Amino acid sequence: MDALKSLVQPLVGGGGGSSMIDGMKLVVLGGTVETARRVASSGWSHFINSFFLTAHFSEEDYPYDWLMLWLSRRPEWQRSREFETTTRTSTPGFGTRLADNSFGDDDDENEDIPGKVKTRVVFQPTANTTHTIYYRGHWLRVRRGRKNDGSGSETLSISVVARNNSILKQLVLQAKKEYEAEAVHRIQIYFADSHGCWRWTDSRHKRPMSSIVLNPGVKEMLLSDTKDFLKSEKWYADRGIPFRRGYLLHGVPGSGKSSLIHAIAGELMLDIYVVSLSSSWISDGTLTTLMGRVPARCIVLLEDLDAAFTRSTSRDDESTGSPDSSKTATVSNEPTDFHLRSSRRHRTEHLSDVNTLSLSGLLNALDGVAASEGRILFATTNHLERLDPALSRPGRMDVWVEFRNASKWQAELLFRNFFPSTDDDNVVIEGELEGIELPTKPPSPTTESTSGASTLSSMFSSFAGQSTNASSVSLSSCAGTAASSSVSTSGKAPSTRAGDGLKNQAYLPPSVEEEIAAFKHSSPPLDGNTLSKLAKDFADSIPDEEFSVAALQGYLLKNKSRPEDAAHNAAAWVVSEREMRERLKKERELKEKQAREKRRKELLEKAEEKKKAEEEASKKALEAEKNKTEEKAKREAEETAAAEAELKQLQNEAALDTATAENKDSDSESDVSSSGTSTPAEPAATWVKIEDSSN
Ligand SMILES: Nc1ncnc2c1ncn2[C@@H]1O[C@H](COP(=O)(O)OP(=O)(O)OP(=O)(O)O)[C@@H](O)[C@H]1O
Repeated sequence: MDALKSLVQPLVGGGGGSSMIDGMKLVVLGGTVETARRVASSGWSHFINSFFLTAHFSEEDYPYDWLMLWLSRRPEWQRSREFETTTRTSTPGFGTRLADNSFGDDDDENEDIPGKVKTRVVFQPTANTTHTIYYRGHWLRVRRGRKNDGSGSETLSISVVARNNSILKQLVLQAKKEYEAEAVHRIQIYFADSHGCWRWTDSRHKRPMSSIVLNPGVKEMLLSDTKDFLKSEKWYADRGIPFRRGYLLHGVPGSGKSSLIHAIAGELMLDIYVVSLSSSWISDGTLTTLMGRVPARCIVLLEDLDAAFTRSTSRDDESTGSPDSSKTATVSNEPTDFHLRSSRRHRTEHLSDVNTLSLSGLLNALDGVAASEGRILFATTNHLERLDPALSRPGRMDVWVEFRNASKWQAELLFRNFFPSTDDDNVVIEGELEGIELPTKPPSPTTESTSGASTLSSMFSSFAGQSTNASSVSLSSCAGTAASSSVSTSGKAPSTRAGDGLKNQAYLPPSVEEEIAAFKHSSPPLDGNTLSKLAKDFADSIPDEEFSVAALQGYLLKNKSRPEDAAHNAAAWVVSEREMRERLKKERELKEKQAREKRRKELLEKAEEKKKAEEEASKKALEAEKNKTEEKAKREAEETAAAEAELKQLQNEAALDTATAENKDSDSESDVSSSGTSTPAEPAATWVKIEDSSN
């Protein structure tokens, strides 16, 4: 303490100085320290800037995802003392890949429940903290931050002391490699958002091409065409052709358009960028921005192409996207090998006014100067007839493929793919009622009659708890009936419970009911011949091109564990589906009729009201006119009366004047007569002519 005093003493002066001087000395001291701190800080920044190489990675770009995955696996990152937690899967890494620094309730006894979604919590260092990570002989300074441009999107800055940026390149490449190794079995799906940005939405398992059932050659053609395109960049460049290719998949709903795109993306290891053209926010500008922002190699999927064409204010009549029949015929003559025209009838449904995308905007976005190259464009539509021919020209949609309802051939193949065969490797049978031996005989009357008591008994035993004793063993052994043989006590959870119940109960449980026994999630594998026969029976019952593959798939799913039933009941299913369709059609027609009738009535009422209003208005107008005329006539009559009165008055005055003059004359006559001259009298007033203007 004394030592400190002796140090400060000379600075603040001895005890004899005035307090003002002491204060000033303190200010100078503080200022010096602060200046020194600032100089040191700016010197450090200068040092960093001149010796450190810094790379910035934005959340919107791929390397950010690669590096976040890489970082999540670094112990230094995981050991961060300032962190935040998240359960959101906002980037492709989270949820599927950032397992290394995530945690959950791993001891959860319900963990084995199939389909249970496990919520994982991910630790990640807070934004604006700097971490030092050692990588290949270099110390990296890593900092997570946010952009100041108002978007709030995250950035990652990595600084390193190095002569050149090769270490950063190595880092990015390694992160990419690790990321892709993880992604090899999955495809990433990005959706367009209203700000014109792509947002990662989902990561899906690849779909095997073999699971898509299409007419022979279609899948193979599309796959080889896309593959060929991807390796032809130079070919396109040499010929000055824009390096883009478009595929239009059109046809009935549920025929496999989306599934095929998914499978192709998996085969080509490309991510899918989806734009729904019916989104309310879509506009020419947003679409152009989006198209300019897709990466070089990817699949862009424009869903429901026909839905883009709405009667929005920005579009003229000619660009409604609904070509007339003559235009459609022209399109059908396009020389595309796979272009098969749809003969579907033209529907006159009205499209809704939801967005302001124009046809020219869409065309520009697809192949305008701002459109990116190298991408594969897939567009799907259920209403080919609604598309404008401009969309179909080669260069925009080079290959057209029509998807129809399932043929018999497809139905058979679908059946064969659906059920496991003993010829297949790795047949997995899921969801058996494990441990329960299913009854071979129908339940005995005794068992049935006791089923109520047995249930009660079972409830009682579970309520009263378990008490195993010798009598329970003798009970189960003495009940040598079909019912007792229906339950095996050697199985897992369900059977153990049944067995425990059995030990304490006086009554045996009923045998498993047939319906319950039949409820399985998969069927045992069928031998090749049986499967072929059943598949043929199934296909025989399915009419050609009447049902979509999705509908057949739905039927097979209902019979997932019963291939025989699936095959033999298919004809009945077809009948019931037809009946249902017919019923739905009738209901729809009835509804439409009612709606039309309602509309007709509304229109009639409106017309009636309008007519009434018009009559009322004309009546009012007539009355107003009449009033006006009457008023005018009245006014004119008043004016006439006033004029007449005035005239009368003038006449009177004139008469008066004449009389006065005569008097004077007579006076002067006497004078004149005395002189011998005479002067005639002047008229006293002018006559006013009044016309009736109403005539
Ligand atoms: N050809 C097919 N091969 C295999 N599965 C199919 C096929 N067609 C449809 N499916 C199945 O039917 C369901 C719907 O298929 P998908 O979404 O691909 O049809 P879509 O033609 O894109 O329908 P939409 O036009 O309504 O979007 C999926 O579960 C898919 O597995």
